[in-house]
Amino acid sequence: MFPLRLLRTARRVLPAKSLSTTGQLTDLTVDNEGIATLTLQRAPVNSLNVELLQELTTVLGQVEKDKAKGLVLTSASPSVFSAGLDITEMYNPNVERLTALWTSLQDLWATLYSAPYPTAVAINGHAPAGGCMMALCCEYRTMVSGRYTIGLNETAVGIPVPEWLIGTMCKVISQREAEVALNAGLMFTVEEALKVGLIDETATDKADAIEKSKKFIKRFDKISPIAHSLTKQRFRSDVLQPFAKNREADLNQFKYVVLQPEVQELLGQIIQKLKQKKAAK
Ligand SMILES: CC/C=C\C/C=C\C/C=C/C/C=C/C(=O)SCCNC(=O)CCNC(=O)[C@H](O)C(C)(C)COP(=O)(O)OP(=O)(O)OC[C@H]1O[C@@H](n2cnc3c(N)ncnc32)[C@H](O)[C@@H]1OP(=O)(O)O
Repeated sequence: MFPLRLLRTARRVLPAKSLSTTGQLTDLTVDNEGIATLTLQRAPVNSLNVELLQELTTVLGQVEKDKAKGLVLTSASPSVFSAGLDITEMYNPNVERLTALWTSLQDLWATLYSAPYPTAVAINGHAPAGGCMMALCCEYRTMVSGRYTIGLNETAVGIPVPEWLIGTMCKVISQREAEVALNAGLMFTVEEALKVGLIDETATDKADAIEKSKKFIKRFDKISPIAHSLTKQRFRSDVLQPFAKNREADLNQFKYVVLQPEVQELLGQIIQKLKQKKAAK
């Protein structure tokens, strides 16, 4: 049996105003064609803390409930799509909060990766780690050209990449390219990302990236929502199903790794480096 949420029977085209909401950390608008645009707006770099992760998952639920035609994800920052997990949440953490951080990240990944509606991302800046994760969950990736980077650099910040995230990456680029990049925490330039297929196309600016993302969503105008959502599910179920069984173990591993003294030391050094970089600007 398929989960009920995948049986998406119809798309509704509602006037823009009826679906739009502004949370504290995100903004959701819906255009006249029923395409939702969800903008991350946690200044300065959309780092993913518990509150942003939870708000994103809630808004995605709203997009599904309101039967939007599709979703475009983007950011309000001029140069960063998302800096990934908020590093300060992992440094000297309160264990309850660390648990909430990982559980909320798991929820966001599962909700976005299994979204029954078409999804596209307009990556308008840097997208390391959790930023890249959100982009990988979408069905189509457009990235603004410039001196930006994208990739899963978790090992560079001392944390192993979980299996479900490796699986998500391997659905997009070859296993060989993924293994080389993830083992060493390598980041891709926009040109490199295009070459390996990590992004589908480049854009001149954010508006162009959003337009290209919407063009992708419109490809589904004549496709049955059930046919789309079940086919998407079948492509992704080999990553989603083991994840659902192993959530608890995944959480325990994350907490174990992050609380290791050497990982704490590395996270402290990264925070220091980011501060020094800011001071040198
Ligand atoms: C089985 C499971 C076991 C273990 C699994 C564990 C984890 C696996 C995980 C996957 C999920 C995701 C993990 C992560 O996301 S880890 C986070 C990794 N992120 C980074 O390494 C990015 C670090 N930031 C940067 O490289 C740059 O900031 C960036 C290129 C994004 C932007 O550069 P820019 O020059 O525009 O800005 P900055 O001056 O550097 O920063 C401005 C401001 O923002 C603060 N900042 C930046 N990044 C973060 C962050 N990730 N968290 C918190 N804060 C961040 C920075 O300190 C500056 O702050 P301030 O000085 O106060 O203005």
